[in-house]
Amino acid sequence: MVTTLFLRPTVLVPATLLVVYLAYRLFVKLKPSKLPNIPIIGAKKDDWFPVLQAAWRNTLDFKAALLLVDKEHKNEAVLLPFASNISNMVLLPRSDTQWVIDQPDSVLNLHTKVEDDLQIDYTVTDPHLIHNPTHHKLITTTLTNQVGNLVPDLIDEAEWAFGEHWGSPQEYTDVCVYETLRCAIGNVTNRVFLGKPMCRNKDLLALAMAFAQDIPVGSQLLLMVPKPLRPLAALLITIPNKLHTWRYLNLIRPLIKKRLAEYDARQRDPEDKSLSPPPNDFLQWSIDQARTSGDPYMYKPDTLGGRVLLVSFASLHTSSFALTHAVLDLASSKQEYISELREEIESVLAEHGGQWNKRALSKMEKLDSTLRESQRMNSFVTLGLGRRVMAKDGITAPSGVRLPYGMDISVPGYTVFKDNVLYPDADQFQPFRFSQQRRDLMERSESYLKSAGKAWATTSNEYIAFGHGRNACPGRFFASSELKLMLAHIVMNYDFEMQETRPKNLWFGINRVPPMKATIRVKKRVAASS
Ligand code: HEM
Repeated sequence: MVTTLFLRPTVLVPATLLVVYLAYRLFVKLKPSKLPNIPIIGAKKDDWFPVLQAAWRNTLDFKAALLLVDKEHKNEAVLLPFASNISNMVLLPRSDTQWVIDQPDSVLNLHTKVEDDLQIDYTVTDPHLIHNPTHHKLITTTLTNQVGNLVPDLIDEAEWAFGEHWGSPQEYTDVCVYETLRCAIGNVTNRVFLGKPMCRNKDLLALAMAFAQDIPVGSQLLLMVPKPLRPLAALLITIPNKLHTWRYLNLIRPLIKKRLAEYDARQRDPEDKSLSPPPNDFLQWSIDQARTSGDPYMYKPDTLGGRVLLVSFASLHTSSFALTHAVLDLASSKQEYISELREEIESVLAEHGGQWNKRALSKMEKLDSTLRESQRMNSFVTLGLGRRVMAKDGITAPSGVRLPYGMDISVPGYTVFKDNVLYPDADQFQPFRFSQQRRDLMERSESYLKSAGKAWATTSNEYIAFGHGRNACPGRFFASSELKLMLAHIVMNYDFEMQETRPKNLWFGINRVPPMKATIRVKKRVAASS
């Protein structure tokens, strides 16, 4: 009976694959001699396969693994195996953080690791876009410099988006925080990426979000397949990626072709009054960049569209998570915090003639501090500064561990954010923790630069929610302005029914995400002034 059951193809095929996979992981991929001789987190004394069993335990409860490291191995490097990186992952002590960011790419490399972790060559339809990431330059230069000029568009879109997704309820009404905010983020972010009306196209937003999920899901599955079989497995596993990319490109191709034609017409005759001025958005900057490069690949509509899709991948989930966390934190904090935020927003706006602009935003330090504190409490960066060792002969970290070529390293994120010495009462959400520190610094006549070190977008060894060093998130200055404007809009236009407890975050392996089904009760604020 049991034998017959095992001979059924539906059982036999997955069972054989599992055995092959385990054998591969154990005998081919796990080369114990390669691993440094350091503690294996999650392994137990009598384990037959300590690394594999540790990976299993750590994946089931990654938070416990991180807390254990913090308690028992704070000052030493450890092996931290987990599902998608069983044999290759050294967690360095936090004292090595500065050393990590100081290393050149030829020694510790972020991109090699990310491209492998995300299996870019399979999960992104045109991997060349990643190997030649010209969009990074646009994010760090044009997008960041244009934030001030984009403020009116961001405000306008936030007003439209909340009208659409939260409406104007007169009585307290349930809203699913993540679901509604990810739609609003999709609208507001795409206003800057593709302009109006495309930013309100529901299909486009759904496809961009779906693609952003396809990459991590597809890569996790592919990483479980032995390398030689991946090209074959990818044909099946990445069908959703291809489908969503194809549909996304179909949707925006007409817009891109129109923009290219207008660009060329303007170049031919800059005086032509019949042409409208060029839009100020990411697509347009990409067209300028591509045409200036003179490289036909760069200005192919699908290259341009593919870049916007990739930037959406980097921005939509991260921003939706951050805003969801902030709203959940505020709604389960104290009414007086919300009142203080409103007072700050009203008084700064009054100083600026009632106009939202970049200077006004930068003066709203409590608003900025609320987002920084919320990310401290909830950042998805549980492990930070992931890099791959590229030094051919390996390298020794200051903590003493010898890291061979090809090894992956990280530094602690979660436990640093939760450190009571760095952040007193670290388990408490204190929205004005950082604005108070800024004020204290200014009162002690410290330089403005030092006080700005506590601004949300400023990274440090103790604050790596956006990474740190030269590879830190290039979109963080835009993200911080966008999310501040959106949070301000929420606070000024809606009342929350305060919640007793903050719904708990979820852990999926190493990933910490907001509770996506959590709801709060909101109603339209009477006499809102923004
Ligand atoms: C609150 C929102 C955001 C958070 C928390 C966030 C966080 C991060 C983190 C932790 C990294 C990895 C850095 C490292 O490993 O050292 C990263 C990379 C990146 N982020 Fe963001 N990000 C956010 C928004 C954005 C936005 C809005 C954009 C684009 C407009 C963006 C574009 C990127 C890109 C392109 C990278 C890859 C950089 C590289 O490969 O060198 N991010 N982000």
